[in-house]
Amino acid sequence: MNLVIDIGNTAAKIALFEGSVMVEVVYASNRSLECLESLCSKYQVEQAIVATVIDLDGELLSRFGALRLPILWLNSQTPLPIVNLYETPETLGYDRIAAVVGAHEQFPDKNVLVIDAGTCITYEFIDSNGQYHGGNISPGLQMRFKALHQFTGRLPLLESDGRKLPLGRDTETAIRAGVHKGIEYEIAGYITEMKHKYSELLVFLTGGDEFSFDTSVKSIIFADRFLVLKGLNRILNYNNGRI
Ligand SMILES: Nc1ncnc2c1ncn2[C@@H]1O[C@H](COP(=O)(O)OP(=O)(O)OP(=O)(O)O)[C@@H](O)[C@H]1O
Ligand SMILES: CC(C)(CO)[C@@H](O)C(=O)NCCC(=O)O
Ligand SMILES: [K+]
Repeated sequence: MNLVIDIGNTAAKIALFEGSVMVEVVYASNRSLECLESLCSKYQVEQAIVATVIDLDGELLSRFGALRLPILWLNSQTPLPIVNLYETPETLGYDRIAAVVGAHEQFPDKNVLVIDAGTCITYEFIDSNGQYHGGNISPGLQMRFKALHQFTGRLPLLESDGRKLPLGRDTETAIRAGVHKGIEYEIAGYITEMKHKYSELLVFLTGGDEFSFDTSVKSIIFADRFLVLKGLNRILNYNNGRI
């Protein structure tokens, strides 16, 4: 079995795969990965891949060592089943390239826009020849709420859930609608622009945050919460025998 770990800025996701089938997924703290050892004793793990976008402390690193598993630490040197055209592959987030690999595995001969709504929202483009062109990074849902509060004197920190109006009628609804509509228009804008350039465009939406869209946008979106984990598993299998 493959142990697949995606350590993000908000949470870590740990999954087990048999071949290309995900058999379990657990959310954990990105600092302590508390369930690491128990998952490894529950399953017969043969190899692992770890992708992190944060620095890990020595204690966590030694816990990985104690697992006594071959571990592929995803980095810019790792062979990938796609062509990476990013000008600075050494600074590219591993979750971003993994999401692209996950989407390309499912639709290898399509142009795909991959949207990952986590701590940040990322927009990635891979073409039907398997060439990853790059993409954009913008603030995520929680980050937008926090930024409005932190950088002003009068704006409260709001929850994403709550009263929703198309146009705010008080501070609370104004902030909530501003954040939600901002993200929805942003996503719809990317889709419209990219569809203009590539008429046969598929759109993948992944990450923990879900949004509501009008039906025309909704009809072309594939939602797959675990695209990053699936992409990491694909990268691990692609490198089978090399670790
Ligand atoms: N089973 C779950 N356990 C914990 N959080 C969950 C679960 N399902 C959904 N979530 C939601 O998903 C969010 C995490 O989303 P996701 O894993 O895509 O990105 P993130 O961890 O916020 O970002 P990053 O990967 O950049 O750290 C959490 O904020 C939480 O609201
Ligand atoms: C953009 C995030 C924070 C998204 O998780 C991550 O992919 C990251 O830290 N990226 C590094 C910068 C880059 O991708 O070019
Ligand atoms: K993410």
